[in-house]
Amino acid sequence: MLFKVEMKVTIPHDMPADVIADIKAREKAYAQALQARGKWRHLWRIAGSYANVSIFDVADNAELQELISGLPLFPYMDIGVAPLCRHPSSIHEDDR
Ligand SMILES: O=C(O)C[C@H]1C=CC(=O)O1
Repeated sequence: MLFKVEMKVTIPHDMPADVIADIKAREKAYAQALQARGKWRHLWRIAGSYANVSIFDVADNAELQELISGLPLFPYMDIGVAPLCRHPSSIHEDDR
Protein backbone atom coordinates (compact mmCIF):
# COMPACT_ATOMS: atom_id res chain seq x y z
CA MET A 1 0.00 0.00 0.00
CA LEU A 2 1.25 3.45 -0.94
CA PHE A 3 0.91 6.48 1.29
CA LYS A 4 1.87 10.10 0.80
CA VAL A 5 3.39 11.35 4.04
CA GLU A 6 4.17 14.99 4.74
CA MET A 7 6.45 15.73 7.68
CA LYS A 8 7.06 19.20 9.06
CA VAL A 9 9.81 19.44 11.65
CA THR A 10 9.89 21.93 14.51
CA ILE A 11 12.84 21.53 16.87
CA PRO A 12 12.55 23.33 20.22
CA HIS A 13 14.66 26.50 20.27
CA ASP A 14 16.26 25.54 23.58
CA MET A 15 17.46 22.09 22.48
CA PRO A 16 21.28 21.88 22.72
CA ALA A 17 23.15 21.73 19.40
CA ASP A 18 24.84 18.40 20.20
CA VAL A 19 21.47 16.78 20.97
CA ILE A 20 20.06 18.11 17.69
CA ALA A 21 23.07 16.80 15.77
CA ASP A 22 22.67 13.34 17.33
CA ILE A 23 18.95 13.15 16.54
CA LYS A 24 19.54 14.29 12.94
CA ALA A 25 22.31 11.72 12.45
CA ARG A 26 20.06 8.93 13.74
CA GLU A 27 17.17 10.22 11.62
CA LYS A 28 19.33 10.13 8.48
CA ALA A 29 20.50 6.57 9.15
CA TYR A 30 16.92 5.43 9.87
CA ALA A 31 15.55 7.14 6.73
CA GLN A 32 18.28 5.71 4.51
CA ALA A 33 17.78 2.19 5.88
CA LEU A 34 14.05 2.37 5.10
CA GLN A 35 14.83 3.64 1.59
CA ALA A 36 17.27 0.76 1.06
CA ARG A 37 14.52 -1.68 2.13
CA GLY A 38 12.09 -0.10 -0.37
CA LYS A 39 9.72 1.04 2.37
CA TRP A 40 10.44 4.75 1.85
CA ARG A 41 10.13 5.09 -1.94
CA HIS A 42 10.48 8.84 -2.36
CA LEU A 43 11.84 11.58 -0.13
CA TRP A 44 11.64 15.19 -1.28
CA ARG A 45 12.43 18.42 0.51
CA ILE A 46 9.64 20.97 0.31
CA ALA A 47 11.64 23.97 -0.86
CA GLY A 48 11.89 26.79 1.61
CA SER A 49 10.81 24.82 4.68
CA TYR A 50 12.05 22.20 7.12
CA ALA A 51 9.54 19.73 5.73
CA ASN A 52 9.39 16.84 3.30
CA VAL A 53 6.91 15.00 1.18
CA SER A 54 7.47 11.28 1.02
CA ILE A 55 5.96 8.14 -0.47
CA PHE A 56 5.92 5.04 1.72
CA ASP A 57 5.27 1.52 0.41
CA VAL A 58 4.08 -0.62 3.31
CA ALA A 59 1.91 -3.67 3.96
CA ASP A 60 -0.80 -1.87 5.90
CA ASN A 61 -1.68 1.06 8.18
CA ALA A 62 -0.08 -0.65 11.15
CA GLU A 63 3.29 -0.94 9.42
CA LEU A 64 3.13 2.72 8.39
CA GLN A 65 2.43 3.70 11.99
CA GLU A 66 5.30 1.52 13.24
CA LEU A 67 7.81 2.98 10.79
CA ILE A 68 6.78 6.61 11.21
CA SER A 69 6.62 6.47 14.99
CA GLY A 70 10.16 5.07 14.99
CA LEU A 71 11.57 8.24 13.40
CA PRO A 72 14.03 9.88 15.82
CA LEU A 73 12.49 13.25 14.90
CA PHE A 74 8.93 11.92 15.37
CA PRO A 75 8.34 13.87 18.64
CA TYR A 76 9.14 17.09 16.78
CA MET A 77 7.06 16.49 13.66
CA ASP A 78 3.62 17.43 12.45
CA ILE A 79 2.67 14.59 10.09
CA GLY A 80 -0.04 14.28 7.50
CA VAL A 81 -0.87 10.99 5.77
CA ALA A 82 -2.91 10.30 2.64
CA PRO A 83 -3.55 6.85 1.15
CA LEU A 84 -2.80 6.52 -2.58
CA CYS A 85 -4.11 4.29 -5.32
CA ARG A 86 -3.21 3.93 -8.97
CA HIS A 87 -4.42 6.68 -11.26
CA PRO A 88 -6.27 5.33 -14.34
CA SER A 89 -4.13 7.51 -16.62
CA SER A 90 -0.81 6.50 -15.08
CA ILE A 91 1.66 4.76 -17.40
CA HIS A 92 3.54 3.29 -14.42
CA GLU A 93 2.34 -0.29 -14.09
CA ASP A 94 4.03 -0.70 -10.70
CA ASP A 95 2.02 2.11 -9.08
CA ARG A 96 -0.31 0.20 -6.84
O1 LIG B 1 14.72 16.44 6.99
C1 LIG B 1 13.52 16.04 7.10
O2 LIG B 1 12.66 16.28 6.25
C2 LIG B 1 13.12 15.21 8.31
C3 LIG B 1 13.56 13.81 8.23
C4 LIG B 1 13.12 12.98 7.13
C5 LIG B 1 14.17 12.28 6.67
C6 LIG B 1 15.32 12.73 7.32
O3 LIG B 1 16.48 12.35 7.16
O4 LIG B 1 14.99 13.72 8.18
